[in-house]
Amino acid sequence: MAPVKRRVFKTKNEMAVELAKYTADLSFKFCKERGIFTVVLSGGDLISWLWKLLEAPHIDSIEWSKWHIFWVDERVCAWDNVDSNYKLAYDGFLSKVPIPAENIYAIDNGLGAEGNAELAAERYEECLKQKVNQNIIRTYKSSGFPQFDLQLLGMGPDGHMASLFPGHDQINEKVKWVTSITDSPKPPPKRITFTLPVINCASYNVMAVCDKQQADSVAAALTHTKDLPAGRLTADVEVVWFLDQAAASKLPHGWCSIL
Ligand SMILES: O=C1O[C@H](COP(=O)(O)O)[C@@H](O)[C@H](O)[C@H]1O
Repeated sequence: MAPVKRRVFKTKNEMAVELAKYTADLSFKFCKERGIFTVVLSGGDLISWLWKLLEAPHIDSIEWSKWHIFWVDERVCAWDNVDSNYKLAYDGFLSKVPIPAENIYAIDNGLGAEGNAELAAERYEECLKQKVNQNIIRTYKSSGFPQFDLQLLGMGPDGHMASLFPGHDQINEKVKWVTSITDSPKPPPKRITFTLPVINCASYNVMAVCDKQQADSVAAALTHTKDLPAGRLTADVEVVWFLDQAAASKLPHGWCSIL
């Protein structure tokens, strides 16, 4: 089982600085080893914490042309909809770095606009399979699940990660790579999401969480006092929780020292 590490920072800015370093180091490692770096983004606050990658030294040293971008979950809507995780990432990050457009794998825009969640999930799974066949995505040992190099995840105050929500059946999916939900408790209701086996096959998983309103769920997920989707996060190599002081404030004493 991969170690679950916790890093706690005084402020979000300090967290963003270290998150950028962590990402840049892994980019260097995978670009050197395989000439490709597969990165999975989430929506929510995460994108706003990637700003440090847009500055020196990272903006100039990262081999952006080798990055391939996927989404751990997406809202079923068109790309230009305010709810779209693609739009969020594009406006806040992707439009500011020279990743080739053909290396960015968003949900099918037409199916998103139509609101066809089931088909959008199937199509996204087909897209992942195609990238496996093209040797862009690796597969995990003998299981055949896709293995991404780095996933950058977030958690909602209810303990959801990606679009896997507490008490919803999607968390139990064992076969599909991508599934759909049409009654998400957090709007919008229609979404697609990687399944737990796919999320947990990633080499490196980062869970970045800030603010006091997340503190109870951070503590419950990490101490396993409640069965929350985020509490089931693991990885092949390591999981690192990047937390600000407020989000870590309900963890048991001695669990985290502030960096
Ligand atoms: O709806 C979503 O929520 C989670 C958590 O978002 P946050 O705003 O609490 O950081 C996010 O990771 C996911 O991608 C998104 O679709």
